[in-house]
Amino acid sequence: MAQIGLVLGRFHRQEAEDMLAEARDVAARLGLQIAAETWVPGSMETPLAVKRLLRRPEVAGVAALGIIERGETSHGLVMGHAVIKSLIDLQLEFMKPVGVGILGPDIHPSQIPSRVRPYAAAAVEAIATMLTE
Ligand SMILES: Nc1c(NC[C@H](O)[C@H](O)[C@H](O)CO)[nH]c(=O)[nH]c1=O
Ligand SMILES: CC(=O)[C@@H](O)COP(=O)(O)O
Repeated sequence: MAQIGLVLGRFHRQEAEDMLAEARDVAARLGLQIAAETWVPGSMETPLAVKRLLRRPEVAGVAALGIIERGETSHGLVMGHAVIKSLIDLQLEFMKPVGVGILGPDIHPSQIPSRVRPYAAAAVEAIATMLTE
């Protein structure tokens, strides 16, 4: 059974708890074992936590889960671009899949609830797909 890691942003704790529950369900359905669940303060810390997990030989892939909300400045947009680019770079560096279940950047609060579980599910499903193709 392949082992995966989850990295969760505490910046949106309640939604991230829902993402964690969905990720666990989907992983179980797809036959993936969760080797680690790592909480980080926010998306800015996600790439380092993902890299730490990818370095572990038994970890076949990692799902990054969180939300980058719409602020009053471009801070979130810059963070979103940088974080997602880092996650893609890590996939290529380690040749292991990183499922990106980060909502936003620039997401309005009204757009969040309907996306929480689908984004988490898609991140885990992407790992499973990339491990078999
Ligand atoms: N505003 C959001 C953040 N901000 C926190 C940063 O991610 C980081 O923890 C801080 O800058 C210290 O390094 N994080 C999110 O995940 N989502 C946001 O909307
Ligand atoms: C992305 C955010 O929600 C926050 O970190 C920054 O908000 P702001 O752009 O209002 O400073």
